Amino acid sequence: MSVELQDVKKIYRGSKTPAVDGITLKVEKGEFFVILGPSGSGKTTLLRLISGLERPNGGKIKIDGEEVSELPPSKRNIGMVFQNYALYPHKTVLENLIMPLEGSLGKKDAISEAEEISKKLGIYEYLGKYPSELSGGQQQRVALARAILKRPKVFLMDEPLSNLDAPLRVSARKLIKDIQRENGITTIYVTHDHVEAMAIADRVAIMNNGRIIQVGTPEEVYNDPVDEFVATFFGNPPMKIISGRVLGLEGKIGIRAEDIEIGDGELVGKVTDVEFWGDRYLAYVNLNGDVIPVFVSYRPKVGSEVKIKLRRYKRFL
Ligand SMILES: Nc1ncnc2c1ncn2[C@@H]1O[C@H](COP(=O)(O)OP(=O)(O)OP(=O)(O)O)[C@@H](O)[C@H]1O
Repeated sequence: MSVELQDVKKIYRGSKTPAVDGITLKVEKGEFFVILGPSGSGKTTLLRLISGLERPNGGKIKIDGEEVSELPPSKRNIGMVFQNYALYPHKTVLENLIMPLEGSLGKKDAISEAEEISKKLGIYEYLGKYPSELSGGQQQRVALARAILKRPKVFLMDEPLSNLDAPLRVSARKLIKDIQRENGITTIYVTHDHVEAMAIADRVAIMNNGRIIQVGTPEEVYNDPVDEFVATFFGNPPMKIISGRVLGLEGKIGIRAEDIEIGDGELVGKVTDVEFWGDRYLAYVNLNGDVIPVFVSYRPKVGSEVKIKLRRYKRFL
């Protein structure tokens, strides 16, 4: 199912500034769409509006072409995983998982599906426990399993992996993506983690102050950010913005760490620090007072002078 927003607005009562400020957007059927933005940019509010947990002050929300703005959450065929897990506290993990399935599948099949997904998410051993006996990350995985088992037409996920540590985060996001792809579930996924966004998105929207600043594939947003905000928010490390004067240009230029070559070139800088990144090093080079991150294949000496060539840069006026 597609999800469409037309000039959607939300101003919370007592607030002067809108949390969501006139958003127009179409998420296509089967698409994995990521919303990325800093804290307070309106990401959660946007998801709550789509789910029906909040009512917009203006605009239209359509699911599969039909306006749903007046429909309650239960009528929207949406599966949600939010930061707070909303599990039933007096039911075991297994009972929490099979509840949405029992009606359609019967108990035996519901249990076997719940067991299968629990194994994939590493929560099989907790099936007999109560939510209060689990850690935050374990509860989060139960909530995720429950949402997956419901097989919704649309998935809304708000930082569903925020409580997981790094290796589990990577495997859980792969599982989400696999299930999403296999079942063609339209997914809108909120995160403030740009690495996660780049890894899983078909398209990504960058939000700030209740507005969408740019929408595109991860490659488009990475290679061609529309402004300095997007340039410095997306990428690892973020694009470095410096005065164009170093190249004799007006305005500012943005440089990515992989677009600089050390060892040759007209510009001279001084290495101020070096980080080991596993497959390469990230050197910080002071160029006329600006410290620029540069990827290099060897560990340059801190304090040494290096020649620099800019292979590519983005101009901002
Ligand atoms: N229930 C509420 N009542 C009043 N203001 C709210 C409410 N919920 C959110 N806000 C405000 O709306 C704005 C957007 O908040 P929202 O939670 O949507 O942002 P976010 O991008 O999801 O942030 P985070 O990444 O920190 O979760 C913020 O300024 C926030 O303070």
